[in-house]
Amino acid sequence: MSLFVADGLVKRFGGLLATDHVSLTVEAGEIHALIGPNGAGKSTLVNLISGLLPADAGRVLLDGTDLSTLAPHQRARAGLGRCFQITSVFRNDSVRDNLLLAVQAQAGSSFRCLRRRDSERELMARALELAAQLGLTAVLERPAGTLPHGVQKQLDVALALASRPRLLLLDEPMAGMGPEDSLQMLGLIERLRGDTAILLIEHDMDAVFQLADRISVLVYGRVLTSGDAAHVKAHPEVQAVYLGTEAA
Ligand SMILES: Nc1ncnc2c1ncn2[C@@H]1O[C@H](COP(=O)(O)OP(=O)(O)OP(=O)(O)O)[C@@H](O)[C@H]1O
Repeated sequence: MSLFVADGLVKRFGGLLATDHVSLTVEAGEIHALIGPNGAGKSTLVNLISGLLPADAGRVLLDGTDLSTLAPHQRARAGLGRCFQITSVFRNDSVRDNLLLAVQAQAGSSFRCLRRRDSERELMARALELAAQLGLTAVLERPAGTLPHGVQKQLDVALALASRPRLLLLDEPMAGMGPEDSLQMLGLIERLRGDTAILLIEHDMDAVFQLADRISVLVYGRVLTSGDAAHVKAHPEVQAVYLGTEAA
């Protein structure tokens, strides 16, 4: 059984069929990239998966559980983590406090049985672990809003990982980044491989081809094809409708 299943998702905006019976799976530990030209329906699909938009038809399953009727925060609790194109950090708070808050929010009742000091120590340890994982240890005391854009995106990913998601939705993690920050983010995502399954939307094709175990190509709201990088690169329609224009 696949970790994640999108099954026949449909979304209409008036007369426009933005998501046209999209089905895809993400396996445990897999990085599955979603690519497609502007307006193909990538953001709409991610919004249907995370529950920000109601689907007109279709289902979303995680570990066999149907999440389709759940609100976004309930889906997050069930294991769907999400990073946004616009960073969701608290700008005036330090990186440490941002991480602590996210870890605390996630921990909820699970620490209730511990003594207060023990639970605080546990939460801090988890926050520091996330900081190390995402390369943020050196900037722990900095107010998040003063960090360069690329580092804020790293923090954004760390905040999404605080809930230990089963599937992480990464919506253009490299958007607006220069080559150096992109490379850094690429390395960070590479290091998450295996720990967390990832559904990655990204325009940077080099990054996609390097990171993705599997790639699905969306065109006019439909999955044109799905496969590994070699399969997608060799697909004549992909070359015509997407890579040809994107690479130009
Ligand atoms: N709220 C909305 N109301 C009406 N039409 C919408 C809405 N959101 C998206 N659309 C339309 O649905 C189609 C898919 O848009 P979407 O943003 O999902 O594409 P995308 O692949 O994410 O594009 P991009 O790469 O430019 O972000 C587009 O034609 C878009 O204009």
